[in-house]
Amino acid sequence: MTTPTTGARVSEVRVTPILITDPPLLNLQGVHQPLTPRTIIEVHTASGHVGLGETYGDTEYLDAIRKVAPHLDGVEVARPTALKALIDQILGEETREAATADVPASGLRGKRDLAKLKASVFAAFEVAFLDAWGKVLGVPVHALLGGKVRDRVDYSAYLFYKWAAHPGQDPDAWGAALDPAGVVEQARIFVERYGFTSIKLKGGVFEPDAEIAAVRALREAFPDMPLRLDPNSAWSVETSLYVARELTGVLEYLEDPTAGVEGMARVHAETGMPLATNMCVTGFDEVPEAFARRAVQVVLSDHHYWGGLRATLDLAAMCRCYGVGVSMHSNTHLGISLAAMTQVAAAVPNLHHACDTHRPWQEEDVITRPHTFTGGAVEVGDEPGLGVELDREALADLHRRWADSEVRDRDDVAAMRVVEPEWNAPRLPRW
Ligand SMILES: O=C([O-])C(=O)C[C@H](O)[C@@H](O)C(=O)[O-]
Ligand SMILES: [Mg+2]
Repeated sequence: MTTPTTGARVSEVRVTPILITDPPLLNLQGVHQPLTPRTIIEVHTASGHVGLGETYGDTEYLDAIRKVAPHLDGVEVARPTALKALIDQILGEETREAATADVPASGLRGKRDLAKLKASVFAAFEVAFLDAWGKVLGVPVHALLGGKVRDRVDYSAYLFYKWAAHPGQDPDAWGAALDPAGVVEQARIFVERYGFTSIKLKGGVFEPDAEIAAVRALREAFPDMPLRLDPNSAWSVETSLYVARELTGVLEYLEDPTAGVEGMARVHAETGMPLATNMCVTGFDEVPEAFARRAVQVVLSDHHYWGGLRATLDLAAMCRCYGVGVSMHSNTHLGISLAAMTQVAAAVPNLHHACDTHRPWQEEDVITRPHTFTGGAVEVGDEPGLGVELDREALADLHRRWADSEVRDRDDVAAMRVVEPEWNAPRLPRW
C-alpha cells in the first residue's frame, strides 16, 4: 500500500558548521565574539526533497549532531518520533544524575544537562524533517503543526549595549550604545528600519540604576511601546525588588531578574511585576514547581532547546492551562531558524507578546531570500515546508571561514578578555 510518506525517507544528511559575523553586543558574561558558530543541517529524501535545520554550532552540539547524522538513512521524515528513540540510543539513555545535574549553560540559558542536549539535537533534525515532509506533501510546516492562527508574527526590537567596534576592527554601522542616549538611538534605528512595536533591552551590563535610566529614556522616546529588560539573573532578590518597584508601570515584563524559582517567586509576589524567563524554566521537568510557586508569568519558548516545534506547542498548551503567558527567546541565528520560529509562532494560539529575535544583528544568511520585517513582523508564508531555500554559495563561504578559523565555540568571556585581561564570568548575583 502506498502512503503519503512514500519516498519521504532520508537518503542523505549533510551537517555543515559555519561561522557568521556578530557585532560586539554586551551581556552579563562579556561580549559577543566577532565570529560565532552555527550548524546547518540538510536532510535529503529519496524523493529528491531537501529539509533544512539550523542550530547552535558549538562543539558539544556539533559533535552530537555528527554522531546522530549517519544513522538517519531510511528514517521516514514523517516520523520525528522515530528520531527521538534513535537519538536516545545514540547519545545514551538519560541517567538520573545527568537529568538533574546543574551545569551552567555559559550562564545565559539556565541549567543544562544531557536531556537538554538531546532535546536540542532532536529539535535541529525535527525542523529539517518537518521542512522535508512539508515539501513532499506541498504544504507549509505550520499546516503540519495544526495550521496557522495568524498571518504575521510580531517580533520585538532586541537592543543591546554595545561597543562601536570589536577590538582592532572598524566601527560597524550601528555605532556604540553605552548610555541611555545610545540605547534610544539604537531603538530608533530598529523602529525606523524594521517597524518594531515592542522593545527589549539586554541588561546585566551596567549598574541597575544605569539600566533603569535607559529604560526610562526608552519610555520617554517611545511612550506607547511595550518595554522589557533582561539582566540574565544578574541581580539579588533585593536588587530585583528595587528595580521591579522602580519600573512598575513602565515595563511589560521583567525577564530573569534573579536566579532560581524561589527568588523569582518572591520578586513577583512582593511587587506584582510580571516575570518572563528563558533561564529559570528551560525544560518540561522545571515547569511544575515554577508554575505552582508563581515564579514566572511568561515562558519564553525556544524550539532550539525545548525539543522542537511540536514541543513548543506542548509548552504553549501547558502555559495556557496554567494561565501563564508564552513568547519566544532567541540567540544569534540566521534565516532557517527565523523561518522555523515564525512557522511555529504562527500556530501558537496563546502567543500574546512579540517574540525575540537576534536576526537584525546578522549581516549574513544562508538562504536565498532573507526575511524582511515590516511593521515589526514577519509574514507567515504558505510555501511548502519552511518556505526558504538554501544559498549554497553562501553556505560554502561561511563553512570555509569555519574551516580556516580556530573559533569553535561561543565564548563571551574570552571575547571580553581581549579588552579586559582580568575579566571572569561574574559570580551571581552581580548586584
Ligand atoms: O534572552 C536571553 O536571555 C538571551 O537572548 C540570551 C542571549 O545569549 C543573549 O544574552 C545574547 O545574545 O547575548
Ligand atoms: Mg533572557
